[in-house]
Amino acid sequence: MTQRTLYDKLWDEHVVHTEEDGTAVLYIDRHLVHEVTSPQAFEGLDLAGRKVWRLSANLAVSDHNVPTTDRSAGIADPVSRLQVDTLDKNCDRHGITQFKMNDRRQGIVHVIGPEQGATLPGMTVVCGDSHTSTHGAFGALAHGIGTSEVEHVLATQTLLAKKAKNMLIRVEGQVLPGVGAKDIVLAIIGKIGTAGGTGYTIEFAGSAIRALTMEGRMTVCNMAIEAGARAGLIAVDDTTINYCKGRPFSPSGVEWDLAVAYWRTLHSDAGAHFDAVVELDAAQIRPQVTWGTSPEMVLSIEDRLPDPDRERDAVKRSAIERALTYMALEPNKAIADIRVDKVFIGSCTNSRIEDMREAAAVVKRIAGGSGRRVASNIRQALVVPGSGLVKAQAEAEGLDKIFKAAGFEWREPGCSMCLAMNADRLEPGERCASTSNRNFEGRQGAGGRTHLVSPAMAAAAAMEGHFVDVRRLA
Ligand SMILES: CC(C)[C@H](C(=O)O)[C@@H](O)C(=O)O
Ligand code: SF4
Repeated sequence: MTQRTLYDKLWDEHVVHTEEDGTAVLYIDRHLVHEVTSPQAFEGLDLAGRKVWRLSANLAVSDHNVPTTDRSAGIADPVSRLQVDTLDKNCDRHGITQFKMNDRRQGIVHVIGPEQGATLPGMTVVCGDSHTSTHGAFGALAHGIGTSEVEHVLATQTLLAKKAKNMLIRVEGQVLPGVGAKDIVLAIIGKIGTAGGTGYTIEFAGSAIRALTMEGRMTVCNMAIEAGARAGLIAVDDTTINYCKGRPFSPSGVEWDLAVAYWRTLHSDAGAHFDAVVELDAAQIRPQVTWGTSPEMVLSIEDRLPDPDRERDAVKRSAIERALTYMALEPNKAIADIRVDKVFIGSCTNSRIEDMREAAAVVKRIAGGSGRRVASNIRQALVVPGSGLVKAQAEAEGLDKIFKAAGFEWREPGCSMCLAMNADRLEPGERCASTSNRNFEGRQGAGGRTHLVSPAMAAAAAMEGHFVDVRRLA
């Protein structure tokens, strides 16, 4: 038998039928549903008089439109309220398992799937959301789908798909203290660009990836889509298996043993063919900060902003000029001199318990029991746990107290300030250090300016009022 990549194996395992042009029918094991991309899908189902094909494959939650402040009075904004109510009604009507807004298991769809064991190795996982790539951290084939595909999956439990090419991104060595998964993935995007992974499924491998926790691996795979790939993957190992054990949707008993035996085969065979290979040296990766309006516009904390006058390529030069203008930044300015107005620690990239711990540790380190609070130029610093369970865990560890004592707001779970679809947003002209994954113009609110960073870097920026090198704190 020929050697196969992890992607090849997952693909082969789920293909039901392949047409001559390569279009395949893929069986879908898990369908995650949120309020933004499901209403028309349910409507389509109703119009066709169809039912949900396999109820137990679906898990739904509202996350984009939920308020992150007190929810007892419901949702004030009528558009957001309608979206959330519509999902509730659709799930109730069809009998789909859903964590409603006030359920303590509610949270961002990409946080709750893995947390519940609804995402497991070897699965195909889809959701009407581009950051479904997150779930590839489990050795699952996971990617976003459009609303018409959501309807197709609800109705048939299958998806029409074409196989992508295989890319291997190998990160070898050890990262420096203070450098984490977010820095790794931003450095990858800085290297290959936002179109670098287009047409590929990326497998992240190498000792630096293996050394990551599941939380860190999810951060990396979450941003595969920002590198242009619909799906990112990481091979299954003990870290994966230990994480899955004992979760509500995970198998148990004999089924667990059988599952683990299969999961252990979920890695690329030695000598398997990759269409492209990229290598990074982990030890060279420094804390990353995006400076522009695309995740590939990224530099390290030690760097200075680009100077368009020194760029010979006219297209690149105008892109730099435009980004600097939008971001209101001068060429050659030191990244460490950029002052921010707001800080957002959250999103499906960085709102898991490890992220909360990482940020709290930095706050604690800088405050050092002195009662020091966020810098005076910080208008708002939000910490938004990814799920009610993350929130409860963080509170059990006293992390909320560290944040609150330093002047951070400790919120209810949701997408929050990652995108301007709820009450949390940037005002025009405001600059934010954000642990999210997208920084295009207006992403966090019209006229808002986003710098993507790790939780440690965001926490440090809140305390100091500008970007600082967290390696000094590690
Ligand atoms: C609303 C949703 C369709 C969207 C996505 O697909 O990613 C959102 O989650 C985002 O991050 O921009
Ligand atoms: S947290 Fe942000 S990136 Fe993630 S699903 Fe929500 S809006 Fe999309």
